[in-house]
Amino acid sequence: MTDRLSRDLASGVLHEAITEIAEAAARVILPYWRVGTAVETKSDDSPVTQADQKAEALILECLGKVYPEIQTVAEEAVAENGMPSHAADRFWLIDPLDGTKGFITGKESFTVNIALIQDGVAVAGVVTAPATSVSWRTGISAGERVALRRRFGEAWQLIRVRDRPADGIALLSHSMSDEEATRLAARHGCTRWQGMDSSMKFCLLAEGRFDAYPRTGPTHEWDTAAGQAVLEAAGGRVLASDGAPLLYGKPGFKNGPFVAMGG
Ligand SMILES: Nc1ncnc2c1ncn2[C@@H]1O[C@H](COP(=O)(O)O)[C@@H](OP(=O)(O)O)[C@H]1O
Ligand SMILES: [Mg+2]
Repeated sequence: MTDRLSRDLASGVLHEAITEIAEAAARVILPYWRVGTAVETKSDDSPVTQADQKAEALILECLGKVYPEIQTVAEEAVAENGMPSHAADRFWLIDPLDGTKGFITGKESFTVNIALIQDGVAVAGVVTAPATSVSWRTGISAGERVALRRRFGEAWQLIRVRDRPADGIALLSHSMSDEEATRLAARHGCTRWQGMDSSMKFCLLAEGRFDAYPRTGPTHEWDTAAGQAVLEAAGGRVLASDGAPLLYGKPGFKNGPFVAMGG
C-alpha cells in the first residue's frame, strides 16, 4: 500500500504523531489523579472515570483528523456503543487509561495506549505513563523498527530487552494470589516476581529490567497491542497459548492467555 498512512508508518512520522497524541491525553488525565475523582461502574463491573472518557475523546478526535479513514476500536466507545462486528485490515486499538484500578487508588502504573494493527499484527504503538511522564514507543531507524523511551521533553533513548539471567524476574498482574504468582513465575523460568498494573509491564521488559510477563487471565486487545508493538521492536516476543505471536482482530477483540518475554 502506498497511501499516506503506509508512508508515515515506513518513515516513522506515524509513530511520532501517535506519541504526541498519547502525551496530550496524559496531560488531560493527570489533573484527575490523586484528587478523589468520582468513579462509575461500567456494565462489565469495571471502573471508569472522567479521565478515561476525556482522554479517549481527545485521542479519537486527533486520530480522526490525521488519519480519518482508519477504523478505531477504543475501550470507552465499546463500553458505550458495543463491540464492532468486525476488524478492518488496518485499525487502531486504543486504551485511554489502562490500569484504572491503580489510577483510582493513587498508584503510578497507569498508561495511555495507542496501537496500529495491520493484517492482525501490532505494527506501531505508544504507551505513555502520565504519573511519571514517561513514554515508550516504536520508531524507525535506518529503515528498521526500533523501540524508544523518553521522559517528556527529553531526548529519545533506544531500548532493548536483556539476555535472560539465571535468576530472571517476572512481572505479574495484581489479580492473583501470592501462591499462584510464585507458581506462574517459576513455570516461566523466573525465581522472583513483582506485581504491577497496566501495560507498563511490556515496557519494562522492553527496557531490559525484567524477563517475563505471563498472563493467564483475560484481557482485551486494547490492553496489550501497544505494549506488544514496543516489546517486539525492542527484541522481545508475545506468544499466545499456541506458541505463535499474539494477533489482533480476534472475535470480541479478546485475548486468551499469553506470555510476554524479553531476551
Ligand atoms: N474479565 C476480563 N475481561 C477482559 N479484560 C479484563 C478482565 N479483567 C481485567 N481485564 C483487563 O485487564 C486490565 C488490567 O490489567 P492489569 O491487571 O495488568 O493492570 C484492565 O484494563 P483497564 O484498567 O483499562 O480496564 C482490563 O481491561
Ligand atoms: Mg486496559
